[in-house]
Amino acid sequence: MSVSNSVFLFGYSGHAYVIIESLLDAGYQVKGYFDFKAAENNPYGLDYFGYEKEVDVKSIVGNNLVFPSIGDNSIRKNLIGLFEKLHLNQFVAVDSSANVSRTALINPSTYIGKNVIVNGQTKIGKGVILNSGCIIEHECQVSNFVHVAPGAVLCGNVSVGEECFVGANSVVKQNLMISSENVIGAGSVVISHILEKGVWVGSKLRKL
Ligand SMILES: CC(=O)SCCNC(=O)CCNC(=O)[C@H](O)C(C)(C)COP(=O)(O)OP(=O)(O)OC[C@H]1O[C@@H](n2cnc3c(N)ncnc32)[C@H](O)[C@@H]1OP(=O)(O)O
Repeated sequence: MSVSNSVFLFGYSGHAYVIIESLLDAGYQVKGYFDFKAAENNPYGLDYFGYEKEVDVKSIVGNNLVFPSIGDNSIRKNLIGLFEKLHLNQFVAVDSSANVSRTALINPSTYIGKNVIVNGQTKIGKGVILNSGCIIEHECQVSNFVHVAPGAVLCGNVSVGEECFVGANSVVKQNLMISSENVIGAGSVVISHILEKGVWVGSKLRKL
């Protein structure tokens, strides 16, 4: 059976625009989108297929590809639960400008954006966003449903727990662990483990 290169997106706002550009550049066809309502702004002229909770997604999508184009970690997690339940065809979307190690392990429904670097022996979970220009250094482990925002740097052997948000241009020093569901503010510098759940900001990290 030949593999489709046609993609149905779930979510159609800012984050989707970024993904659509990557998909088109890589030769995919974007069939349209599901969302809770039709988008007022439709810059890519996509067809609307309804709200995934109200329509028969499986019969619309068939054997084509699906991708979660939502920045919010918990919504993305729920979408991937739906994909798994319906046995839909998931894939890894990688922008053609990204530089990904041949030894990196990357799970489905993860997006790797423009100018991202993913170095050797990294493990990237499912439903992860590695946003524009972030750097995931050697041996990092990025768990499911994490969002690493534009320009953030995970130095070597950093471990980031499920559903964390690592803010734009933040830096995490090597060999550190961040437990699940933490939020690191934009421009923060993480220099010690974060094992307590919270929102963390600053170059001398403090909990808000
Ligand atoms: C493609 C994309 O756009 S992907 C998205 C990329 N976006 C980002 O990375 C932004 C990440 N978000 C942030 O940095 C946010 O400011 C958060 C989540 C850390 C905090 O947001 P909020 O809870 O709304 O905090 P709020 O704006 O009310 O600020 C609370 C306090 O924290 C401080 N603060 C907030 N963010 C930061 C930060 N990144 N660094 C340092 N201090 C900060 C504020 O100055 C304020 O300080 P004060 O209490 O002394 O006045």
